[in-house]
Amino acid sequence: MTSPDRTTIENVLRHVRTTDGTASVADLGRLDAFMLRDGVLHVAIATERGHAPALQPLLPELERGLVHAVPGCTGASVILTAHRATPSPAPAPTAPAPAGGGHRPLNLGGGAPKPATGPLPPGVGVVIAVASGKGGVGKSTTAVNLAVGLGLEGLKVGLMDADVHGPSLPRMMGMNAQPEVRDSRLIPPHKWGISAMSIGMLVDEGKAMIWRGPMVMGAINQLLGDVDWGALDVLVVDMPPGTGDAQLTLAQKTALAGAVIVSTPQDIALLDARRGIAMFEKMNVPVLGMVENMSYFCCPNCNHRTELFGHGGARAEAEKMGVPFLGEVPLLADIRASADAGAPIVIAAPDSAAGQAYRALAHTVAGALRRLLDKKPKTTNEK
Ligand SMILES: Nc1ncnc2c1ncn2[C@@H]1O[C@H](COP(=O)(O)OP(=O)(O)OP(=O)(O)O)[C@@H](O)[C@H]1O
Repeated sequence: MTSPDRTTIENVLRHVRTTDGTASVADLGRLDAFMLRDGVLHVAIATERGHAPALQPLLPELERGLVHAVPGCTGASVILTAHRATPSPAPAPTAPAPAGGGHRPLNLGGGAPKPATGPLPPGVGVVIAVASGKGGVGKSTTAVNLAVGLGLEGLKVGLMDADVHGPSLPRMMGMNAQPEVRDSRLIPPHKWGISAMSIGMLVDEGKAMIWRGPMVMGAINQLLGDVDWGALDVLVVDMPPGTGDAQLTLAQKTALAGAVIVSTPQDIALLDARRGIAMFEKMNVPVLGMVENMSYFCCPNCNHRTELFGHGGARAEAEKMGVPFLGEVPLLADIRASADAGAPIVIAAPDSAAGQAYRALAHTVAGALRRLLDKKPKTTNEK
């Protein structure tokens, strides 16, 4: 991998100008981060929110200019990371003083949660994270089905895909449309009863996978600051897998009211899940509980249950760590097929074993959220 020359890139930024010629990209923004991998130059440009509408139409010309000017570059992908000048402070959920040490599961039996840090996006009641210590355990699948399931429970739900390295939300939700821009803010598209936003709606799913730290954080900042979520009861954040810097920063920057940890039953995944729980505990984010995904295989022909990975590990681990166990989801080809087809299983087959497992999860979490939001259950989805 060659490192492109910063000056060359900045020169291109100076040469591409608005149609009236009054300003160049360099006048309106600043080169934030870049990397060249497999011939594709990924560039993040930091700008003020007010300049984003003028910059956005210049990106195709800028990308062509970069391909032309940067040696070894056969394609370019530029994103704008527009930051809000003054983050809007919002009241964090009220909570009692933490009692003693150990984990602080969100009080599923009632009572108030621990306060979360960081500002809440305007209009959003609470933010919860779906996280896993390790990739590939079904975190995104759980986040999508939980979010849509919470919508079916009558809550107003937003889903933010912060898994910027592998944004799978557009595929799993069957969303191809780019978000609308209104007053320099991104309006999240609506599907299956919820609003959803992913970096995968702004760039190709494959392109974001190789971003480095600053670009990842730029993208996450944009998702947090520049999306107009409107009035939501809950924003579900699909966290990037793991317990590294991106996860820590994200958890610190967002007023997280709780986290759902997804794990498979294998020892290795549980070890990582434990790390995930410890990370949230360190940041005083209450752990809502743990979900065991791919818990057992249920033969679609004879309904025979096979416990491929020694089912039950997550429940035992949750008990050991003093966090609630939120349920188990079977390993089923239909879950993958429905995700690939863009219709979450809670919608595609709500009464299947998998659909019921996710609906039960959503019901439990909705109960906890309602207590947080101090709301009575609604009889209909009011979206
Ligand atoms: N219970 C399940 N049964 C069958 N397939 C599943 C199940 N859960 C997830 N999958 C499939 O496993 C794959 C990985 O799932 P998913 O993308 O949700 O994992 P992830 O933990 O978010 O991964 P990453 O962190 O790498 O983004 C997907 O193809 C998904 O459809």
